Amino acid sequence: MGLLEVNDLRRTFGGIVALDGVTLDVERGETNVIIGPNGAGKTTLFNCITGYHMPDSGTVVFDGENITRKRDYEVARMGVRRTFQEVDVFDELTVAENISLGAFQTEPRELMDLLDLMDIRHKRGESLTLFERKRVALSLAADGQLLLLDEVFSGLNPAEKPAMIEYLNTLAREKTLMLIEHDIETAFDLADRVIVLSQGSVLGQGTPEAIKNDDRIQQEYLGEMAL
Ligand SMILES: Nc1ncnc2c1ncn2[C@@H]1O[C@H](COP(=O)(O)OP(=O)(O)OP(=O)(O)O)[C@@H](O)[C@H]1O
Repeated sequence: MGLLEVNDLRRTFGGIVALDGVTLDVERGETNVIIGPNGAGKTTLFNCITGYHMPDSGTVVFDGENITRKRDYEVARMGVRRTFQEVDVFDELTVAENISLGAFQTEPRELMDLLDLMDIRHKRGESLTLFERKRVALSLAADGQLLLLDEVFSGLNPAEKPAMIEYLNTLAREKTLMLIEHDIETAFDLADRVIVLSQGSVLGQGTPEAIKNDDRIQQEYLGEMAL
């Protein structure tokens, strides 16, 4: 059984169908990267897995337990953590305080070590660079087992991107990752499996090779990106 199993998930907003029967699975230890055009439903999928939105129908099973109707804080406590595009760090608290407040399964020091935060542990949230804020958010996510990471590279400069890839590789050795990534090359580099979402549906889930060689996905989505 996969660590995460999403079955026939549907979520509407008024007349808009954001998720239209999404079924996918994530194996323990894998990195899955979600790609898809704007409005495909990527963030809504994260929201429905993590209890920020309730789906209209369908199920989400994490580690054998049905979490579909659980609230965000319950899902987080069970070990499903996420980061947001808009990085969430308390400005008035130091790095160490932010981490002590948010971590309840792992020693804060261990989380800070993972993301090289010990040297800046006394810096307050308000004076952190974006890259540092992202590392604080990632270290808090690393307190869980399944990490849902939304556009971790956005806003980083070219020198910071390889460092972020290193951090993700470190996390991937111990955790199960799901990433939303707009840059297709980066997505294919990082992924054990790629999930292609389009108009609320899964066009395919498979290894980067399998996705690149899928004629339907080529035609409907990847074609114009000239892979
Ligand atoms: N809270 C909301 N209220 C109304 N419509 C919403 C809401 N959240 C998402 N939607 C709609 O659901 C659809 C899917 O949106 P979603 O943000 O999940 O897509 P996405 O793939 O994450 O897009 P992007 O790549 O632009 O972030 C879109 O049509 C969006 O306008």
